[in-house]
Amino acid sequence: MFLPILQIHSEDIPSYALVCGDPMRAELISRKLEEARELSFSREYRTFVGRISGVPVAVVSHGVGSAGAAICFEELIRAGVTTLIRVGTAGSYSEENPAGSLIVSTAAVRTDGLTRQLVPDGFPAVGDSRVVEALYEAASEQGGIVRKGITVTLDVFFQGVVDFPHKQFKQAGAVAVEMEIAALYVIASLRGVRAGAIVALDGYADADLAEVYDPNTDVVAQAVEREIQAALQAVVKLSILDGNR
Ligand SMILES: O=P(O)(O)O[C@H]1O[C@H](CO)[C@@H](O)[C@H]1O
Ligand SMILES: O=c1cc[nH]c(=O)[nH]1
Repeated sequence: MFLPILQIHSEDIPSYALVCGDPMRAELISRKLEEARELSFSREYRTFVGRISGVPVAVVSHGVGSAGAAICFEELIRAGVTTLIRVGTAGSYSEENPAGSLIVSTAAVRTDGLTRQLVPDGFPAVGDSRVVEALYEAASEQGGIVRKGITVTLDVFFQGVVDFPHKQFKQAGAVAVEMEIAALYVIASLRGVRAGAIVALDGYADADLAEVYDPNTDVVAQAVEREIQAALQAVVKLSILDGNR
């Protein structure tokens, strides 16, 4: 089957896939793979395949925002992917988790527009427990601050005249905000596949975005490196649990 938006053939796509917003990060991840090759680069969607410790894996960028990312997730699932892991960045809600920390998302608050058009209000966006545990275990082996927690998925990056909802979600226990995990978790549930997500914190969602937001620091680059290693090792762990090796 040919997937028209990603511009890939399903026959080339393995059952495990790492997804990330940035096409450059997809390329960075692909450099860690054995026998890596680029299959396509169409719009924001850049697709690589290769192996990690012998396990076939795809690496695909989905761009910024749930609407475009949803197309990527849907086409990958149509291509036969059954495990999706997002390797992203997010803004922190707490000084306990400064820039450079890693968060494994157990569930996502659906403050996006996309999932409202897919499932009714009240339907949860939840990560698969096996994927979440594999990510947490693998991330903990990398060192640094690693937490599990609820993340918020929002469509807005720079604030308009409507207040950000960060204060309430923080009080309710959420730890970070990004822009695609809810879409990933809802689509995985709708299509009967499993998904998890790990994010590197690149600053404080409220304060830094208004003033000094800089995701291009060494501390963030090192955290992205650790989350990439964690996601790849999670694939290896899952493939053993799945009986593929
Ligand atoms: O670093 P990525 O994976 O793109 O994730 C985060 O960064 C982008 C915003 O800068 C959004 O896509 C958000 O979810
Ligand atoms: O969506 C995002 C991504 C990174 N950092 C943020 O503050 N928000």
